[in-house]
Amino acid sequence: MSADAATFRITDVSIGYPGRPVIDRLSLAPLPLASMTTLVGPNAAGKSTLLRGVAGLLPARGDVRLGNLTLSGATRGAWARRVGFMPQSLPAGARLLALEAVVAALAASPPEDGPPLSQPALRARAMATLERLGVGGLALEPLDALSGGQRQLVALAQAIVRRPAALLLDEPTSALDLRHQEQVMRVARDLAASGVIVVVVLHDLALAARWGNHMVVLNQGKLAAEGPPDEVLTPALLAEVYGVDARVELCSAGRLQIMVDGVIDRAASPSGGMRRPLRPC
Ligand SMILES: Nc1ncnc2c1ncn2[C@@H]1O[C@H](COP(=O)(O)OP(=O)(O)OP(=O)(O)O)[C@@H](O)[C@H]1O
Repeated sequence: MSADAATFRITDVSIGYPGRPVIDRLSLAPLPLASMTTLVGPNAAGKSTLLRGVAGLLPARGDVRLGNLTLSGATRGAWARRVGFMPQSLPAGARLLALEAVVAALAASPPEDGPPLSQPALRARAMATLERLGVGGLALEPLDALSGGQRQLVALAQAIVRRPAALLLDEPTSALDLRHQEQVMRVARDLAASGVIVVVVLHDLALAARWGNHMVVLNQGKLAAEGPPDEVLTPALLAEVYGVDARVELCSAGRLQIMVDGVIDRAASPSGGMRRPLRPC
């Protein structure tokens, strides 16, 4: 497949709920093969709504396409095979064992060509995926008995076990300790390096700047900025979008550090806070 054939495109897309439009005619720059995009923005900006719409879980108007496949033209199964989605949380009350949950996700999306995988093959691939995420030891634990972070890792295993061409991760690190955050972001980056188009919702902007090579900032359902993280994350943007007075500094190993000095009183400062250039820490 050529790079162009695998590009993920979101053009003029609107998504919402009955009587509540959220994403309003959003168009993004094409997301290329082997890229890692971080999707950031304040609470209620519409990040999860965008991901769920693009994953085919909410009705979406406009054009969403992965290579030659379009969201509106593909069957639910064909789209789910190509576009993996990890929700913010697994539904509560699931009685399955962790391994069964990953097997079920894989079995629900059989290969397009060739026979369905045998039970042993399904279990072997599911087990290998759990092990890749460092949670092979949880395979025979009921989902109900897992911690929030452990459940998040199983949800990630469900999303990646199908080997999708594009992978949408909704706050995959929100319940994870530092070591597991690092592990998950490394897996996401390795998948991107192997050709997958990865989109990750994150609240931690320093983490987003560190791991993503492209950043999309949503605010109130609209695009506020997109581009390389060190160009996107400016004090002016943080003031406008997050309403905070913040410094953005370039630290060792080229990492961005964001220090919030206060909340902007928007009534007193309608143009939005201080304007400081990027500087070394
Ligand atoms: N099921 C729903 N029905 C109606 N409105 C919803 C529903 N889910 C979300 N919304 C609304 O859509 C808007 C965007 O929510 P969304 O969850 O997409 O934001 P988000 O950027 O992911 O936020 P957060 O960072 O807090 O997770 C919010 O105003 C929210 O109240």
